[in-house]
Amino acid sequence: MNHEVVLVLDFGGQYSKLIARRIREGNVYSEVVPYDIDVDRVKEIDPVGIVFSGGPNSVYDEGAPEIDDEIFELGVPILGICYGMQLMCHELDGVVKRAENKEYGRAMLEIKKAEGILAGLDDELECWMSHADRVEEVPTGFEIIGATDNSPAAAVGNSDRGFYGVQFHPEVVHTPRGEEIIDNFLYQVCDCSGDWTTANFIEETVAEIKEKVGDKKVICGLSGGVDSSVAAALVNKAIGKQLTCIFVDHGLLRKNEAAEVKETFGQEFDMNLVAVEAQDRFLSKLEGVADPEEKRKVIGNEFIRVFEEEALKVGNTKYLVQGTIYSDVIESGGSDSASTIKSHHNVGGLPEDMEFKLIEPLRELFKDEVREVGEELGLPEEIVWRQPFPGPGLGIRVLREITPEKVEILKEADAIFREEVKKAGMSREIWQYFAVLPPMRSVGVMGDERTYSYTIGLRAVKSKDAMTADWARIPHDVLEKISTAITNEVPQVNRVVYDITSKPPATIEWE
Ligand SMILES: Nc1ncnc2c1ncn2[C@@H]1O[C@H](COP(=O)(O)OP(=O)(O)OP(=O)(O)O)[C@@H](O)[C@H]1O
Ligand SMILES: O=c1[nH]c(=O)c2[nH+]cn([C@@H]3O[C@H](COP(=O)(O)O)[C@@H](O)[C@H]3O)c2[nH]1
Ligand SMILES: NC(=O)CC[C@H](N)C(=O)O
Ligand SMILES: [Mg+2]
Repeated sequence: MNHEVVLVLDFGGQYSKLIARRIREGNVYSEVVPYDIDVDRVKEIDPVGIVFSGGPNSVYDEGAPEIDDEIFELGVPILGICYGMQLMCHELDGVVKRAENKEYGRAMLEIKKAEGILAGLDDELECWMSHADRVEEVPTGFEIIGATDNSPAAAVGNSDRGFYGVQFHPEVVHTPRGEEIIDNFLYQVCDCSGDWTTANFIEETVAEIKEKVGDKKVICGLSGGVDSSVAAALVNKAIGKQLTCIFVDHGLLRKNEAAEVKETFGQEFDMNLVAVEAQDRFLSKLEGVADPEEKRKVIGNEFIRVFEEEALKVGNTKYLVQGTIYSDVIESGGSDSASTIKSHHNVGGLPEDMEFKLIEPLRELFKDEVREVGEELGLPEEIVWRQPFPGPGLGIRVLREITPEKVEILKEADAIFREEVKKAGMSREIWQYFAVLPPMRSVGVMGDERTYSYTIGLRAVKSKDAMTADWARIPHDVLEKISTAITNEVPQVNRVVYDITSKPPATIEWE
């Protein structure tokens, strides 16, 4: 890559990827690397700027992450955020101490000097804090440019060297003007020209894929969802007919979905598409399996076995393209410091003996960035704005053990729910909505008779990137219509409930 790069050195912060993402939004390429990256490697990458992320440690803890002093001698501007700021000040002869008052959540920043990263900002600014330590004395050559009640040095800078630090988090949405601070770092301090756009991403990824693959053939797991469609379109742009897409009908798809995918990709797009009928093998492997993590692993495993068989038929291939995106990776415990929330079938659920080499061009991107790439590639709106559907499909929405009867009940109820949301004109504003079938029955009365039947759970959320989500406020009269339609049309259901939890504390899917 021969354009500007800003490196984010990760000290284990919750938001390290978000920092990189905000920088990319400012049209400069950014990537996250471990804080102990070799300085020679940094020199090779030749970044135009470096950001130190936040992190859980205190700089004076024994064994707290440190930084190679040479980083400060590269002549490259540095922005330290929270722990990153404390570390910079600590290593450059400043003083950091545990504060009497911790600061979590919103704070008001009083701007003392609107220069550098604070150029052009008002004299008071809402910002978001999450810290217990604070800078008590700034290093030689630094001055305080912003303060809050609990942090007299909440923003500091040394304009000669291009070193800045903020105690708050400009990368989160709760710091409303954080993007301007990051842009200031890029354009006022690092003097960037801003040469990173989605168009560039496409061009580079296409070139990389071409080089990697050469004249080999490649297969791609295509679900018809946003991510794999965008991944397939990228690879298709790079190597055309060397690509064969494999669509697996595992019997856990939504009503009519298989037919729709075959039509869109087999006919409208001129791609090699193989549709594999694998309903029986998936269902028989899942018989008697109730634990959600185990179900995910069984499904992930079976996907790969199907891909392997298809790869043999295609011949001369060792690459598998998947539409894995960043939220799949992080939830599957994909970075050293992150814990496993659930094993996404395409990441943590993969078999250990898999021989494919993976091509995952979207692995660093968030959902809304993927959609942007999709639009830029000219994919149709119905695909780009399709709601996400998890690879294990209804397999993780029939809670606990899966039976063909339960899958059918859920398919019908889910189709009714989706239909009604569409009729109410809410399908675009709700990010994802679906039905789940809990492993329980309850008593009802229908036509003067006692029933003992299933409950359907409705889930609808608003989100941007699947990392956090809020439950959607569907109007009561719409919910009423949905409930009536489901209990009237699906005889095995006598009760409908609506999920009113956000993520966190819940996740979007129930398993
Ligand atoms: N039915 C399927 N057939 C083939 N591959 C699949 C299938 N379902 C999922 N995959 C593979 O697993 C990956 C992850 O699935 P996931 O559902 O997260 O992504 P997606 O379907 O591409 O997009 P979306 O999240 O919008 O549904 C896909 O990108 C694809 O490579
Ligand atoms: O490809 C996938 N394989 C999986 O195993 C998987 N599990 C959840 N999801 C989808 O990811 C987003 C976040 O879901 P959760 O809040 O339930 O973790 C939501 O959009 C989910 O639908 C999956 N996608
Ligand atoms: N969010 C952070 O980076 C926290 C840094 C440090 N542990 C503190 O509490 O001040
Ligand atoms: Mg999907």
